[in-house]
Amino acid sequence: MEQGQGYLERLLKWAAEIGISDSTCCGDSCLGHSLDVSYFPSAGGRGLGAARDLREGELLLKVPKSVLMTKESLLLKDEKLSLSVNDYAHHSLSPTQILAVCLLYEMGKGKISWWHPYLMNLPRSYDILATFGEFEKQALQVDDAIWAAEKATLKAEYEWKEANALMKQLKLKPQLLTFKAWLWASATISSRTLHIPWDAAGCLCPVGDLFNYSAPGEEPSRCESMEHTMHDLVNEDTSGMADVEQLVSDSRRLTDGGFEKDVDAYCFYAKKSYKKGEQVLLSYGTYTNLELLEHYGFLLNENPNDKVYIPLEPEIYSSCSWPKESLFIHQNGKPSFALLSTLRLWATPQNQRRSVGHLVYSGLQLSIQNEMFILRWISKKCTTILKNLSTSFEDDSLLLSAIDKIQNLDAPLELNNVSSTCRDEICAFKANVLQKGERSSMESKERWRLAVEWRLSYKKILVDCISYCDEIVSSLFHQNNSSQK
Ligand SMILES: C[S@@+](CC[C@H](N)C(=O)[O-])C[C@H]1O[C@@H](n2cnc3c(N)ncnc32)[C@H](O)[C@@H]1O
Repeated sequence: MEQGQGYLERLLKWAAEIGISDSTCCGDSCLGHSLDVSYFPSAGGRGLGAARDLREGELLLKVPKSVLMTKESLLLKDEKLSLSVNDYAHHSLSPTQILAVCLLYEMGKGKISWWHPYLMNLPRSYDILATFGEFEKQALQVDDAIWAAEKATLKAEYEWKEANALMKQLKLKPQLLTFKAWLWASATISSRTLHIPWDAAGCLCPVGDLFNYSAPGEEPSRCESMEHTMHDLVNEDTSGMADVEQLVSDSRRLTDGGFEKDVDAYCFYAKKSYKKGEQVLLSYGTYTNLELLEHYGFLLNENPNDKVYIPLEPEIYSSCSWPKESLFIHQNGKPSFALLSTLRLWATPQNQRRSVGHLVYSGLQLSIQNEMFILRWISKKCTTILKNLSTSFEDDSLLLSAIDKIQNLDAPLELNNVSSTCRDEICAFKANVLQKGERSSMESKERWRLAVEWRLSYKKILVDCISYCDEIVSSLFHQNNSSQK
């Protein structure tokens, strides 16, 4: 921890020297005016907190283009790397593969790398799906998720093999040539790069990559909080007028971060107002929990963008023209607009579908009977999916608390309360990692935990959907009965 603190201090000192700043006025420290590095145990660990009260839309951090780590900036500083990478034989490698090779090459330089203070602060390991072993993949339970994990590992393996010739030409140290090292480099790129217009691989952004994530859609409406801030400022005194103008211009900004050509820097803005000490979050994009796991190695307890796809019969898909991706259940358990419309039409006799098409596409119910039929159908479908999984939602909740209590594998395991299937899973985990060292067994534990957490969030959506459908069916039933009396 102390060593980590030392690395962090070096990073911040170096960052100030190379022009990274969270302040528009000059100073010799990179952070402290708007942001501080802090630890947020329940939302991403190390991250950036507000060093003072921050206003929505305010500029928080500026990172000059010259210090962004990209293929271009790495090649500029190293002739050998530049010659090898520009060799036409490697042109089939993707921009991400090239950046991964460059990153490993830079790591191999150790202390003499210009980026050393930055590289020393990168995580030592990651939990993205591609790093999941067989045990952790199976713990996801749901076929689509297991398949996504298998595909991620296969893709990483394929890309590693393709990049091997270039890595050998660069004479990387043996430990940097391994698949493990490749996974580390690709996970660094996947979970930390930011979009830039001139390189599809994106850039690694010192200090800017310390922002943790919050899902878009979580912040209060921009207009609502703008109104409050404007009201506060105008009521302060007339010196607030300049701030008001600034605020109006800030409010036009739609993103919380991006490369700005006119200042030749990556700029980060507050996407909402923060109180001093609160964690300042960035929205990397709109992701489901499985996608967060795949690209970033974490997931959110309450992810407004999470969704569950339920398998539908071919004739259901063909009864409507909605794209397949739009037929899902929302994180709150409600079926999507397109799923409801599709089922309403499918449940209508074929010869009447044409006449009700306009009602269906406007999202209207067709009749109480039609609505009760499709909601019962969804509820039954969700129940069947849940029954076919080897553990229940309740089992997984208890298993998750049991996993949290595993400190080391020699201590007696907490097997009370958990179901016999989960007990078997705990024993299988122990058997699976017993061969590995203590460090990797704790890494496996974290990945296993993420897999269980993911399947739990998946099941919660189905459980909530069943309650939602059953509640509406019951109210429609009463409505129907009272209208017949
Ligand atoms: C760009 S980095 C953010 C800084 C990172 N916490 C660090 O210490 O370097 C992205 C990584 O932070 C973690 N992370 C970000 N937001 C998170 C959140 N809301 N919950 C859990 N982990 C999060 C994930 O490991 C993710 O891959």
